[in-house]
Amino acid sequence: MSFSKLRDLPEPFETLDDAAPKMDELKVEDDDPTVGPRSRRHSSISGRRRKLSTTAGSNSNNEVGLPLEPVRSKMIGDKREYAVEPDADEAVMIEKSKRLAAWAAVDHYIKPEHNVIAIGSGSTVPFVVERILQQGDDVNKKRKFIPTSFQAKELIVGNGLTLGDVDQYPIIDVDIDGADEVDVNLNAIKGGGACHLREKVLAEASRKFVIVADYRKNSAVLGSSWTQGIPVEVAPFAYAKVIVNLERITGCQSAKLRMGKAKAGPVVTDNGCFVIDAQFDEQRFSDPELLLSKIKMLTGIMEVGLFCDMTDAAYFGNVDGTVTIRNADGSIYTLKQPGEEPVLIKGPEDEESV
Ligand SMILES: O=C(CO)[C@H](O)[C@H](O)COP(=O)(O)O
Repeated sequence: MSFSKLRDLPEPFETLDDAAPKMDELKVEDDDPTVGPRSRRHSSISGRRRKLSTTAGSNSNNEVGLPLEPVRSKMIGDKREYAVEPDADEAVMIEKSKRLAAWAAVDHYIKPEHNVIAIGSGSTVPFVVERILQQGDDVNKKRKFIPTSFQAKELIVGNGLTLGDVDQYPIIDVDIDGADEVDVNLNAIKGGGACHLREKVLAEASRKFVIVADYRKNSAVLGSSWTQGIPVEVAPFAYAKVIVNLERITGCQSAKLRMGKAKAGPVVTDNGCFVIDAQFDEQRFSDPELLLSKIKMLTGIMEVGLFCDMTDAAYFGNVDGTVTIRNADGSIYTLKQPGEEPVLIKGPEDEESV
């Protein structure tokens, strides 16, 4: 499916059809505009690390909104393949879940006064644009939209929105993007679509960075469902050396150059680089920030698809039509119906045990 135009999208999710954005109900408080995005995140998140006692779930969620079992997947070329492929009914459910998450995140985070908005990449983000368009021409005509990829650029231009770039707008109001997997501390693996360099630059430039995803991406620990490895963008001439470097990091199980599917040779990113997928054992994922710093030190690396300490909130659409909202302060909410007030499930200081 092409996602460059919203006419390509599946039919709207029934329960969301009547849910027009209610701008007066939006719940995000503005930041002090004098505080840079990264410094704010570091100060609000440092010292707050949550641990889980156990993991649980299936497609229905437990009380803290984690899927009961991790859903294993990997990218084959540009297509994600699951250990158990979703059947037709589940595929519809997944699309609905993506839309639920995307619409709720837009409703809560994109306010009329937000004029510089980053658009993420992947198959969930078109639902973000769909909801933004529903806010109407009056608000959208004054906005600039900053793309994280070629795909995002097509989505912006194809829907008549105004394109901007991060060199013109190095401070972005809100960035909404997808993810391949998110843990309980809102660390994320990104780059399944090989866009993570631009995605990370824009996330770092944004006052608010919000992830939207279906229930399969909501994990206790990274590496549970996304098993193909951490995407590492690399300068082409350095790739073989970087593979050797990566395999020397303790816990690296394999590092492979990502190959194109309908193309002979490697995947080439929007920045003309290659991508290596580096698999690590469970032990390494217990400290994603340490792993990120080890990989990032390697010369020749452009960016690592591990997003640590960057995310303000993650929205996961669930099969039962609810949305689980995980916030950077550790709180978890459930949105039962679009447009309703989210219900608190876990306060910022509460122990998360499932
Ligand atoms: O990081 C990404 C691209 O580099 C995407 O955001 C990620 O792969 C999620 O995509 P989707 O919404 O299709 O599951």
